[in-house]
Amino acid sequence: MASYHYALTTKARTLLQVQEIQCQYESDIVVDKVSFHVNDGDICSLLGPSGCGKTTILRAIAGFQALTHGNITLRDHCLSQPNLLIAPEQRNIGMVFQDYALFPHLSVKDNICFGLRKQPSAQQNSIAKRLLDLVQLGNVAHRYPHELSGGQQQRVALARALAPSPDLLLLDEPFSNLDAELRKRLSLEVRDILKELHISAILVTHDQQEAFAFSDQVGLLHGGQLQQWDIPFNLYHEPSNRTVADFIGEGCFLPGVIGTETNTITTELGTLMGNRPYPWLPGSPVDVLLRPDDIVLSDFGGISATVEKKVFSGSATLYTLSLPTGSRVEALLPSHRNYAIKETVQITTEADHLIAFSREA
Ligand SMILES: Nc1ncnc2c1ncn2[C@@H]1O[C@H](COP(=O)(O)OP(=O)(O)OP(=O)(O)O)[C@@H](O)[C@H]1O
Repeated sequence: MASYHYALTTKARTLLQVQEIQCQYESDIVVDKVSFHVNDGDICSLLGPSGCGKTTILRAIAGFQALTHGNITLRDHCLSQPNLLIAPEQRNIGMVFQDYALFPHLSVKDNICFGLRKQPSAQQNSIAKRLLDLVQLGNVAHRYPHELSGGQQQRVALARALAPSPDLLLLDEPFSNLDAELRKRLSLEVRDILKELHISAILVTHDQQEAFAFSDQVGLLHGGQLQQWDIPFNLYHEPSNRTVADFIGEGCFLPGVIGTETNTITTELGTLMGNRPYPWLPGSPVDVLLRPDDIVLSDFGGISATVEKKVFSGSATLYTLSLPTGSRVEALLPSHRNYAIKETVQITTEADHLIAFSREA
């Protein structure tokens, strides 16, 4: 069968393998049958709403959380399974936390050297120098954490975690205490540093934009289960179920029915041509996922829609539009085309990846 997904990289060597893991707090199963793998040098994210199990999985990989089923291996060495829990300090896995967790009584340089205590001081100095340069903190090496900004403290935490050359770095919402602009800048900077050092990482976040910009692959979790592990493009354009479609990005489901050709769907916006045959009989009711970038203005013809809401975001404005039957769609339009609330616009669809889900009666 043809695949509409962009393929994941398959040639790289597997670093981390998480297989069918289950975690419980007393009798509560909070992570169930979760499997994924991380290749050497890849940067991944675990994304999902609060309480879906992201941190528990990260803690299981770090060695702070036991498994009740499944196993975790790093470079083919088993780290965890129900009767085995290798201690965190023996895993060669680094961690960066949301609250930085720096040692307040140690200078920036001494924080960075903390994990290198058993190495000769010349080696410690040379690693610290390189990392201080990399995170651009060479000029504050002798300051203490309370003398640094939040962004600087998080850079120190990153350098400290990188100092022992971990096989894998785990990042637990490391940017969430920073303001939006800094958060975006630092996350991209950290990505560049990890790529330069060829260190694999897993980021936990509930921020989709952050996960997409930071990661090669993203795992979307819901209710303790992995819904989809994929590249960001596929999560957005090829969600594997409604839960993923709902969580990822804006957009609306528009009711439709499968046409006589099973790659077409008849909707209020006309008959939409999909890029695949759908697995339902002609006439079957479906919901079509339309992302805001699937809706475009139509200079000739098109369907009339009324502006209900608008959210300005600089270069583009996200409009919520109501159709004659009362159904709603969202459209991301260039912000120089400024429409007023209640104004009528003519729209049509331009969707490459037309995703539909069967509509239950
Ligand atoms: N120590 C604990 N004891 C009992 N239940 C816990 C414990 N830690 C987490 N849980 C529960 O396990 C579930 C998963 O929690 P987890 O912290 O992994 O979620 P999360 O996706 O990281 O959430 P958030 O984004 O809010 O940090 C939640 O229902 C949570 O209440």
